[in-house]
Amino acid sequence: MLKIGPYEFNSRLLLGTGKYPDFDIQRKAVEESGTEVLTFAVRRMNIFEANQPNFLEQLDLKKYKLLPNTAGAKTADEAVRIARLSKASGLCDMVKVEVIGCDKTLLPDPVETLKASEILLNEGFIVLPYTSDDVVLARKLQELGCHAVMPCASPIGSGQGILNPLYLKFIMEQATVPVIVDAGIGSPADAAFSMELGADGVLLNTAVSSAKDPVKMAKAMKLAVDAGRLGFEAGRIAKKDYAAASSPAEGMIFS
Ligand SMILES: CC(=O)[C@@H](O)[C@H](O)COP(=O)(O)O
Repeated sequence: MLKIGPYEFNSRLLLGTGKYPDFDIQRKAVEESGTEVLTFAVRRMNIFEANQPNFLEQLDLKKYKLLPNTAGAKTADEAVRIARLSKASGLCDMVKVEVIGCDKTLLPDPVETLKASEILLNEGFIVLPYTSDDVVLARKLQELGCHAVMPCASPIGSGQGILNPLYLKFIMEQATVPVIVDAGIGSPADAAFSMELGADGVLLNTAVSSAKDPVKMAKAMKLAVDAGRLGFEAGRIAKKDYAAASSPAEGMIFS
């Protein structure tokens, strides 16, 4: 069970909602993924215009918790404004704080992320900040009271997978709140690896929405996240430099 603030989820896969070929494929992919949390960029949605096409209308919204995100914000003030707008529209009191500090890498601005998170926490939001894989920043965000931290595996939409497993492991080891690996996941192997490292969840978008077959990939990601979590709970064997026979020689009848 993944617990974020007051909310509990059976699925540990969180899904983005951008860049799908069409609404029908998106709906099927979302269903196959088994996700219970869908994130969307408030700035890219016409949340106050009922006559505009909206993917949310395609879904049975009782089945999903919506996680509005502040994509497009470059300052804490912008992120706070976007978060307030989404709360005012009655969508959800959770928010993924995303404050981009670099147009080319889309890496987050740590100072503005911290600032926005503090303001939103004081206003009673359930705050999930998107961060780099910085262990000190992750600790400061959790000390502020953030309900989860979401370090990136690699730049958004790059599909490069986990570039720094060691730093992600450091973040997970000291975490007192859920750690959700967010952004840069390229394949099911990346998702499984995140979970095997000890992540509490994975948030991804491009790997599914831009796959050749998004519906199949959504299912593959679900299986990968489940398998990775199971493997983490089961405890992997230690790596050794040298071979160790799988069938021990002691006690054999024939020599
Ligand atoms: C949808 C969303 O929130 C993205 O900003 C997120 O970080 C996913 O990134 P990928 O598209 O690389 O999975």
